[in-house]
Amino acid sequence: MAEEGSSQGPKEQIIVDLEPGSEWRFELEADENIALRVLSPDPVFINSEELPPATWYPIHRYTKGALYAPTQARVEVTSLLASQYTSTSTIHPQLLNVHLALERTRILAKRYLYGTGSNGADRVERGPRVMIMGPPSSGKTTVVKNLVNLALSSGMGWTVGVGGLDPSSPSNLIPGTLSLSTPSHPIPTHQLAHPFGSPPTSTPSNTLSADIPTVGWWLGGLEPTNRNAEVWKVLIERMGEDWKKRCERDKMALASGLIVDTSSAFTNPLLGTKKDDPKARYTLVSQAVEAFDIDTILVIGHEKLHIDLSRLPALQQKGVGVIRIPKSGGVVDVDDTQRELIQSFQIRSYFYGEPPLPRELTGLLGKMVSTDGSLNPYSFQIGWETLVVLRVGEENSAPSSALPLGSSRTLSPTRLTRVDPSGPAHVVRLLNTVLAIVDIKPEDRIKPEKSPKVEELKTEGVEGDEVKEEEEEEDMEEVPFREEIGTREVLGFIVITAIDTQKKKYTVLSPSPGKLPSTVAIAGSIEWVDSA
Ligand SMILES: Nc1ncnc2c1ncn2[C@@H]1O[C@H](COP(=O)(O)OP(=O)(O)OP(=O)(O)O)[C@@H](O)[C@H]1O
Repeated sequence: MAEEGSSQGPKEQIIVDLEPGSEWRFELEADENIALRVLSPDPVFINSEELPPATWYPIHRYTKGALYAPTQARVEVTSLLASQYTSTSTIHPQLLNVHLALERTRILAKRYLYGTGSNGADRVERGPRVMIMGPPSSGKTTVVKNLVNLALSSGMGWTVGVGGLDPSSPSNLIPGTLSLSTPSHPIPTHQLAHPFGSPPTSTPSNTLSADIPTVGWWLGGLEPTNRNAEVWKVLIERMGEDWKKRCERDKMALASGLIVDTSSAFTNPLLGTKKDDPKARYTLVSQAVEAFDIDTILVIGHEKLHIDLSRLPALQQKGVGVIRIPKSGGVVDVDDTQRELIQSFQIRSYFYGEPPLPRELTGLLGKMVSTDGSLNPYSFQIGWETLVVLRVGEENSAPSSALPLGSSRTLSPTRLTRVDPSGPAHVVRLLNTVLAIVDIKPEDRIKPEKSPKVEELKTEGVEGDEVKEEEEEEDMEEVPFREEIGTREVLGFIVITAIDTQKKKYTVLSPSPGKLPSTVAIAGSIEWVDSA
């Protein structure tokens, strides 16, 4: 039980006492910024990162989370919170059990890979590959973060891979992105923008969390849907390929393993099911398992999902273990407004860096944890002709209902469409749009073909003129690049903050000054207006 708010002296010291094995849970409101300081000798953890002893640890507004004390602990808090309580119900022991099992696999894999252990029949050739699944607000991201931090705190030098397959809830880039990162030190919990740490592109290079190498792929939407299922599939395959290559050249990454956070859409059995295989269930799950060679799925709470997945032939054939862990009683239901807020924060942090230390915390006496600094984003104008904006996938092509009666077309599901800003509708759609910059190599350019503009157009009993009319659709414009560029790893992000239709120029915001690494950008449905 915690003794809260006991005032001692004129400074009004607020103390939280934690019983062994209990959690202190907090939800910070819009005007609440706090700092915590451990006063007792034993360690206290936040998402399995040990709080440095006798040092202020700032936590920014809106953050929700919990401190965990394995033994009796005393923590000082700078202010009393509207929403906070202690609980002795915690899933930490279960997480620790999972961690120990993963750690064993890592150690055996390391022995095998470095030739220091037995090569018997039961040899372990690589580290664990775990995927976390659960419904919305079940604590998936929190479980991933805890398991990663437990591994990185073990002193074994692991560089665990973190797969972000949840483009809606923050991975560590911009919403709409899938990511792979390899942190090598425990990830802090100071604010809600980057639960998996800050990627190097968005923090100055001298800061603590700047060395989390991260690669991203752009879905351009917040979740997998039936409409973007094909693009999703290609992205997952590319990510899997990237991880495989990384493991081939880095034995430590192979031994450390991979922990994957997933979108709650993964729990929908029918999503991604194709017409040619209508009986397939949990297609998104099997795709990810295949791409990353997942060996264990952790299901949070959800009994039916656990049973469904345990019986799924695709997983049984691969010998994937499906384990259920309880949902923490502390997980907060995040509503749509909160989600939008988190997403907006995350985009802001990409351009402006981490928020500065709140004013009320700057005058605290004593040592303060050093946090990441801010960035100076750069705004500039670029001509419509210079910045080529593309869209990827079927959902951007003209609807089939717009085709002449009786006709059908077969388009590649990952086809590229150039956005023509001169059309008024396009200008409106582009304003405030986040764009992913992609690298273009000389071999990616293709010579424009005169005709046909549509890759393949099957018509039955339709007059040529009608077909021609359809070909003149604005969206059908030929793109002079190989389709593959639309699903490749991204170089960074910019946002269109203004459009000058007279001068035919975009005003864009970039995280750093200097020339854009490429002038080919992919648009999605992610928009951002700086409201801070
Ligand atoms: N034990 C806890 N005590 C207090 N807050 C918690 C606890 N566990 C998780 N939370 C908070 O609950 C919220 C939801 O958790 P989390 O983001 O991990 O869930 P999720 O399943 O990944 O959500 P999403 O639906 O976005 O995929 C987060 O703000 C997280 O910090």
